[in-house]
Amino acid sequence: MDGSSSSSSSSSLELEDVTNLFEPIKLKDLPHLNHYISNLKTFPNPLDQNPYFHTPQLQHFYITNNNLVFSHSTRFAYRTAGPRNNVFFNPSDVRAAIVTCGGLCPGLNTVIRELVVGLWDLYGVRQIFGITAGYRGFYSSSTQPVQLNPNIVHHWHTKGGTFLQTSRGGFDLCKIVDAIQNQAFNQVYIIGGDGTMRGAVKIFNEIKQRKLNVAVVGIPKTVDNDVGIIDRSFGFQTAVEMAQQAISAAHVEAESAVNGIGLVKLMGRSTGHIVLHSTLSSRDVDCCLIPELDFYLEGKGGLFEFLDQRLKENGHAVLVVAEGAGQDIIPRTESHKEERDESGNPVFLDVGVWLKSELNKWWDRDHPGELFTVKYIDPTYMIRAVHANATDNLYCTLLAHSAIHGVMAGYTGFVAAPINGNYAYIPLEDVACAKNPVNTKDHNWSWVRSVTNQPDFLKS
Ligand SMILES: Nc1ncnc2c1ncn2[C@@H]1O[C@H](COP(=O)(O)OP(=O)(O)O)[C@@H](O)[C@H]1O
Ligand SMILES: O=P(O)(O)OC[C@H]1O[C@](O)(COP(=O)(O)O)[C@@H](O)[C@@H]1O
Ligand SMILES: [Mg+2]
Repeated sequence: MDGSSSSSSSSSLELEDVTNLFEPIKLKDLPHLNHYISNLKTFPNPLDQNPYFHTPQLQHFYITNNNLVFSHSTRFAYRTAGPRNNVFFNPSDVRAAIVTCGGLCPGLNTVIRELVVGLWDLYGVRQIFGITAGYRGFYSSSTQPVQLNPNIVHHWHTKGGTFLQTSRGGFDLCKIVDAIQNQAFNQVYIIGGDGTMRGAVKIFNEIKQRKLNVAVVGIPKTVDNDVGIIDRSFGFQTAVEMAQQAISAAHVEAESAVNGIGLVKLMGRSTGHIVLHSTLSSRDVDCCLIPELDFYLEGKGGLFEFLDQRLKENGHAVLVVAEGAGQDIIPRTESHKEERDESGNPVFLDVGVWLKSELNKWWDRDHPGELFTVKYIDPTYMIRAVHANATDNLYCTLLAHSAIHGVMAGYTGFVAAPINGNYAYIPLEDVACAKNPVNTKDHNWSWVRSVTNQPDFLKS
C-alpha cells in the first residue's frame, strides 16, 4: 500500500501478472457521441491557439488512440485522459451543466472551480451552469441553474462543502433528462459517489435512447473511498488528515486517565478505508474495527480480552471504529433494520455509543470498584466539511481537466480518474458497479494488525 491509494489497483506485479501480460490486453473502449449520432462535425482543438497550454516545444501534446492505461486489478486497458487533436463541440455552442450529489467531500468546490476555469480558459466555453442541490435541481421549480464564470468561482477551492449545494434522493430520470433537453445542455458534469454514478448511468442511457447530442461524464466523489477501479477518490486524504486530530485527542484523554479508553468513530458506511489509513498514519491506535471485519466482544480472542491485556500493559488504549462496523451485532428492532435514507442507503445505529455502553458494563462486571474511563469522540462531519488539502486540490484539478478534455473529444458515459497514477477514461457503467472494500486477507490488513497487534476475531 502506498499510503495514498487503497484500491486493489497496485503497480507491483506478481508472477501471475507477468505471465498474463503475454495475453492480449483487452481495451475497455468508451461510448462516443458518434456511436449513435451520425455526421457529427469535428473541429480543430481550440488548444492549438492557446500558447500557454500548448507550447510549440511540447511534443506528443495530443493523446491518441495508442495511449492506454493498464489496470492490474481489472486486467483491462483504458483510454488515456487528455486533449485530443479534434473536438466534437464548437465551444460557442457548448452549454455545460455541473451538478454535485450525495454527501460532502473535501475538494468538491475545487472540482467545480476547475471545471469552470478549464472550460472557460482552455476551450473558450462561455455558457457554464451550476445545477443546485443535487439531481433534483435539474427539474425543481424552486431553483434555477446558476450561470458560472471564473470570477465567480475564483476562491472556491479554499472552501469546504459545495457552493452548488448537494442532496440525497430526488432522482427522477425522466424529469432530469427532460430538463437537460429543455435547457439545451449538451455537456453534463456529474460529481458524486457510488449512488450518483448509478444515477448517471441511467441518465446516460436515457440520453442515448433519445439520441441527444449530450455528453455525460462522472467525476467520482466519496470521502469513504468506496469506488472501485480508480486509485482513490478525492478528499479521502484530507479526511484522513482531519481524523488524526480526533485520534490524537482520544489518545491524550486515554493516557491521562487510569485505565482510560479513547474511542473514536469515523465515517465509512460500507468500507473502512478512513479508519485503516488513519490507524496506520497515527500509530496511536490499539485496535481498529471496520465494516469488512466481523468482531465480537466477549470470550477468548474477543475485544474485551484484548483491551484488558492492553490496559494491564499500557494503562490505556485507543479504539477506532468505522460507523458501519458491528452493525450486525448491535441489538435493533426490525423497523431499524429497514430504515433507509432518501437515497436508499441503510441508516446505522451509533456503534460508538453502543460500544461505550458495552465497555462500561463489561468493566463494572469484571473489575468492580476499579477506576475506568471511556472518552468517546465522534468527529462526524468535521472530517469531510473542510476544504481539500494541497494534494487533493491538485488531484481535483487534474480530474476536472481530464473530464473536460474527454467530453470535448466527444466521449460520453465515462468517468475520468487515475489508475496507477495515470489519468484514464473508464466506462461509467463499470465504475458504477465497482466496489472498493478493504481486503482483510491481504498484506495491507496484516500491516494494520502488526501495528495494532489486535485480534483477528476468528473464533477458533
Ligand atoms: N441506483 C440508483 N439509481 C439512480 N439514482 C440513484 C441510485 N442510487 C442513488 N441515486 C441518486 O444519486 C444521488 C446520490 O446518491 P447517494 O447514495 O446519496 O450519494 P453518493 O452518490 O455519494 O453515494 C441521490 O440523488 C440518489 O437519489
Ligand atoms: O450526509 P449524511 O446523509 O449524514 O450521510 C453520512 C454519510 O455520508 C458519507 O460521509 C459519504 O457517503 P457518500 O459518499 O455515499 O455520500 C458516509 O461516510 C456517511 O455514512
Ligand atoms: Mg455512497
